[in-house]
Amino acid sequence: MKAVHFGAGNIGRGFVGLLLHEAGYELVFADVNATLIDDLAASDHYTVHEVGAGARDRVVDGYRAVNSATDAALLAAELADADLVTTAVGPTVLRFIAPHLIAALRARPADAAPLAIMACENAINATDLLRDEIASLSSAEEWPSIAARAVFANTAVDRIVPAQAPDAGLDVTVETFFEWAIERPPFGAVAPEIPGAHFVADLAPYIERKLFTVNTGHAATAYFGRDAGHERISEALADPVVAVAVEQVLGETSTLIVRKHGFTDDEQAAYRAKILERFRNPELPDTVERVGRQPLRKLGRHERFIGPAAELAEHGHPVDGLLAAVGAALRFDLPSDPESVELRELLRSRDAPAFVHEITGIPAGHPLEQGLVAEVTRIKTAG
Ligand SMILES: NC(=O)c1ccc[n+]([C@@H]2O[C@H](COP(=O)([O-])OP(=O)(O)OC[C@H]3O[C@@H](n4cnc5c(N)ncnc54)[C@H](O)[C@@H]3O)[C@@H](O)[C@H]2O)c1
Ligand SMILES: O=P(O)(O)OC[C@@H](O)[C@@H](O)[C@H](O)[C@H](O)CO
Repeated sequence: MKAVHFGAGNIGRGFVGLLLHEAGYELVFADVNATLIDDLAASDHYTVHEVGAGARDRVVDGYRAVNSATDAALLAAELADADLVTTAVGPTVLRFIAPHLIAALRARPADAAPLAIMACENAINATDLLRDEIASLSSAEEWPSIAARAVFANTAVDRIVPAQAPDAGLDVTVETFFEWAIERPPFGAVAPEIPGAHFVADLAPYIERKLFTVNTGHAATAYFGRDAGHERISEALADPVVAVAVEQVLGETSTLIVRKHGFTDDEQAAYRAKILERFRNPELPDTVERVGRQPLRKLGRHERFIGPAAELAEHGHPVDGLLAAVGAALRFDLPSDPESVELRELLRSRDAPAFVHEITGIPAGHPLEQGLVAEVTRIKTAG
């Protein structure tokens, strides 16, 4: 079995690539970072260093590497006999992967086994987003024959992989914890064999619990933490003021997760405790800058703050903690992050309601609108 994985970055090398390698896949990394691809092509292995209780090193070897920006022919050849394609490039990059995949699917013989495609991104139904990008490159007449040559399965991936030290080379430092949930129904009777992953009948509870607990809590820690002058996630959570604010946020999203997906209060409390323990891991050099980067994406309608807050507000539940986290996100000022720079410009150039409608997707009259407008107004008034 052969897998082509797009995005040889932190989660690509430290999680998806590792699990595919351990599952026995012939592994090909595709990335647009020329230095990274040259280094991978020139090496015969890298090591994934786990940190925390029960940590061990794992070696990944026997892979190949393709520069997908400059070597379309080699990429097409690697995709031609692949069984599986995965991505870990960021949700906003999926549209750049789509042209490669439609070319591969057009070239794939109609009687070949379908190509399994799974986007491993922090977004609700990221594989559906990728499928829609591929479909947008096809006509309505052509699409059924293209779609028949692929199986699109959504996934939820969870492992904290921090930014790596400049001298780490290809090695990746990761936490010991990981979870990879994949929806089974698209595969019918024959799902890929990936022992580190688990296949589930309905992904919604897994992806919403993950995004609205792990990522909401993580982002809240990053934004409150940066506000309080902390550099690392573990330091931020050691600050009682930050910890209380994060607990309030997670209390609110837990109400939604329990109410909507049928987890018990005890199950959700245990899940929360576990993720806070993961964030506190002092051996994990994770920073508020990495976790907070791309604030505009994180303030999107179906993302980690607005997604749960909108649903809670629609049912009359309190969202004060989430609104405070949005306020902290609006103060995220990181000149090296283009989205943070754009955020500052949007705050300057839009009035508060226009900003809320455009960036969060919350329309006029929605029960969350006034709370968001108040947060934006507070930031604009403070200058
Ligand atoms: N790091 C984590 O803790 C973590 C955990 C779970 C999920 N994720 C998700 O995984 C995805 C990747 O995150 P990451 O931390 O590995 O980021 P990263 O920046 O380390 O890696 C992304 C990689 O994608 C590559 N890339 C960018 N554009 C590309 C393109 N057009 N074609 C091919 N490759 C391209 C980049 O060069 C980079 O190597 C994101 O969606 C993130 O939300 C990250
Ligand atoms: O990758 P992002 O930018 O969507 O979110 C930042 C972190 O919260 C995220 O990368 C977590 O480390 C990860 O989702 C843990 O599984």
